[in-house]
Amino acid sequence: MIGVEEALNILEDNVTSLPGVQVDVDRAVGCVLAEDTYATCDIPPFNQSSMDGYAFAFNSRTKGEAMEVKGEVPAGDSGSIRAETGKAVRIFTGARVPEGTDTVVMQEKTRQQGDLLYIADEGLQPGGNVRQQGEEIRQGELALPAGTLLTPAGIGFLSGVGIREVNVHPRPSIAIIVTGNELQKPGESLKPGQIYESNSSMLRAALSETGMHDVMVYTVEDNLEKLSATIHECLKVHHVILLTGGVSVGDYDFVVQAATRCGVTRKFHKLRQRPGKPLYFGTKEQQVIFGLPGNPSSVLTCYYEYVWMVLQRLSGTERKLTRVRATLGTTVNKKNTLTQFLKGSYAGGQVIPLQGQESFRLRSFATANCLIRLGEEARMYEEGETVDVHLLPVYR
Ligand SMILES: Nc1nc2c(c(=O)[nH]1)N[C@H]1C(S)=C(S)[C@@H](COP(=O)(O)OP(=O)(O)OC[C@H]3O[C@@H](n4cnc5c(N)ncnc54)[C@H](O)[C@@H]3O)O[C@H]1N2
Ligand code: MOO
Repeated sequence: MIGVEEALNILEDNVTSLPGVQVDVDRAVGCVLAEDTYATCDIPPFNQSSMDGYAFAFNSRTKGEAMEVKGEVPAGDSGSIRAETGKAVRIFTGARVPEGTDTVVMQEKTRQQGDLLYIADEGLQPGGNVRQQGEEIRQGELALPAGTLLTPAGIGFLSGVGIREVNVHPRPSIAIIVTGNELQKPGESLKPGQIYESNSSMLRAALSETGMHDVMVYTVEDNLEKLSATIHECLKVHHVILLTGGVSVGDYDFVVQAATRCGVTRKFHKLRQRPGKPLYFGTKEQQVIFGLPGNPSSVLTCYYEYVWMVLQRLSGTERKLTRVRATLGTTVNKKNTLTQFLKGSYAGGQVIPLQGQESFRLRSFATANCLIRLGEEARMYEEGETVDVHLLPVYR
């Protein structure tokens, strides 16, 4: 059995980002740029008014004297009129500032009488209220470098510089394979010995929370042939396979054997941790396979502590769960010599372990916002002691 840090290092050593693909910029939020992306035009593409008002040449104005207004440029107009010397042009926000003018006065700081304009704006400087062509970015200039996570602002920025398609690391295609003869679909009636299957809904929800929507769910009974066949098929189409259950030492636990049959190389199996001790991880070329120990709380803990980071790496980011140090709100008597992840409630620098930590339970997890990580050493963790806390990437 290996420790948690060693497992994390193995994951980092074995997972790299998926090669870039071209996608429509409208579908790229949350993706990471796989190549440097350059502006296709100057932004703004022309000298542009930032106010509704009047454009004029600053030096042609004599303070205190009225100017004649001649012509008008609304937004979208080619703005090709040329202002006559000493005259102002009516202009609107976003419009191209016409030739022969360099400054805009906002209309609230003027008074117009017929064709005559009186300006009362002491603070106005030459070039005032005019955005210069290329002030934001020049055509051909680097807009966003490879490795940038595309936020809504990033999408807007790239669209604004004329980009329709971007080269991004794709989000992986994921198979969830749930194993177990005891599993029944929620909504159907339970026969003796059956339980409701909850891992697939939970994993699908966790995946969609982090923008992973290319997900297929497969259900397989505890049968080596059938499980091998399903893994074999999944390896043809998915980058990632998440199996739940069947990874321990029981006579009906076939995950490790089936993965090996399918040519998957075992990288680790069993960690010094609770929950999720029998966690399995293997690879086949760039594909990754996790065998998540079937207990729902083990599944979700392993998902957040290991799978989440692997999905981020495949998608081109090095993101990990946010780690903070926090004061333990109650004493914990940790009796085993395994790293322990406790479902917790974190607020204002303090963390409280929730009631009901066993790995078959999800009730505490359902209201947790963090996992508390306690080291391998068996000892009392005292109230007031500082501990490591991993914040869950839940909706906030
Ligand atoms: N002799 C030993 N037995 C066990 C050990 C051990 O070291 N020696 N480890 C225990 C630990 S720790 C865990 S965790 C489990 C992991 O077992 P498996 O991965 O083989 O999972 P299963 O036995 O198939 O299921 C465990 C538990 O979870 C329930 N389950 C499974 N799939 C689902 C699902 N899709 N939805 C809801 N619940 C599910 C299943 O019914 C079992 O109750 O092994 C221990 N045993
Ligand atoms: O590791 Mo198991 O997850 O303790 O039940």
